Amino acid sequence: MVDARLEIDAVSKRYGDVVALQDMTFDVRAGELFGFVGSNGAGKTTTMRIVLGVLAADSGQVRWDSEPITADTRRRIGYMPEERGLYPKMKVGEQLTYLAELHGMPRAVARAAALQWAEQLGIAGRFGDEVQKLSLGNQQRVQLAAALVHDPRILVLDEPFSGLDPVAVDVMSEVLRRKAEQGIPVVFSSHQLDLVERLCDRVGIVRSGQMVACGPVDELRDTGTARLSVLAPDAPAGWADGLPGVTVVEARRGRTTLSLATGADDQAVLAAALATGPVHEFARQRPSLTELFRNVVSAPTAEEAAS
Ligand SMILES: Nc1ncnc2c1ncn2[C@@H]1O[C@H](COP(=O)(O)OP(=O)(O)OP(=O)(O)O)[C@@H](O)[C@H]1O
Repeated sequence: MVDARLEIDAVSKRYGDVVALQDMTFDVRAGELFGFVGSNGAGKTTTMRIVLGVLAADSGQVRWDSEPITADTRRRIGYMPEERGLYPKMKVGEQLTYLAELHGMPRAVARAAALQWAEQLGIAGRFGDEVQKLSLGNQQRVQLAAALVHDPRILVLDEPFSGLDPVAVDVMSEVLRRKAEQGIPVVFSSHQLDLVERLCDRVGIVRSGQMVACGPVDELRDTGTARLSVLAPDAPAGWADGLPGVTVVEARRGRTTLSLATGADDQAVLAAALATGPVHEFARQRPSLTELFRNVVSAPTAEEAAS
């Protein structure tokens, strides 16, 4: 079993005047699924291209198994590029076999691997068809098979789930989960945050070329602003006004949603609610990854806050 981390350490990259990455730092541990999320243009694709070596960093380092990544280790990465890179006129089976051979597999082994992945991804029936004759979702399955066919030690996937139907999402999720269980670091970018929340061991949220939040989804959700939902049917309007650190977000039909500043006393809220009559529900709600993401990407940057 492989046990090696992929480390992205203080990687910076500019395109002319545009700062695409500024000290981007995170690691993807062996055996984990890491979700890489951020707004359009935040720097995800640039980071992945640098990991793969198709783009050079201005500074910083990418390491695998504690060693700077080399051309040789890069050959062991399974990569799914955002701009998809299949030959449209080549047949699915020929294409997958060819890609596996490029990575050094003998032809018979390459063909067996191509067939095995086509079967696992539900495209074996299209093995003899030209890629361009497949639907976009099925082309995407071929693209994933292309990333996997040479038995990679690291998986780096740029938006592998975009445009897939729910069944294909399940197939792809299962494959990625199984790869992670084999001890492979798996990192993928996605804008489908509910999927990332469900699937990933850890997530990293990127903003303007920097990692601004990183950790297990559950831990990140605990760091967000806490909310309370209180169902107190007899409570008059304004019952929670003036409670220290408490802001009313919404009040409708006896249910009040409150946001609590760090350190605010939820038991004081409960006491205030009980003072109005019966309390049928009193629940702490944690933000979803989507809410967390919105907060993180719309919060002022350290520089903006200081000015
Ligand atoms: N070849 C390029 N030349 C100039 N600027 C570029 C180039 N590629 C990317 N950029 C810029 O670098 C920044 C990061 O882009 P990148 O594609 O890495 O973001 P992303 O997070 O992958 O975005 P998306 O979610 O839209 O795919 C953006 O400001 C983008 O405009």
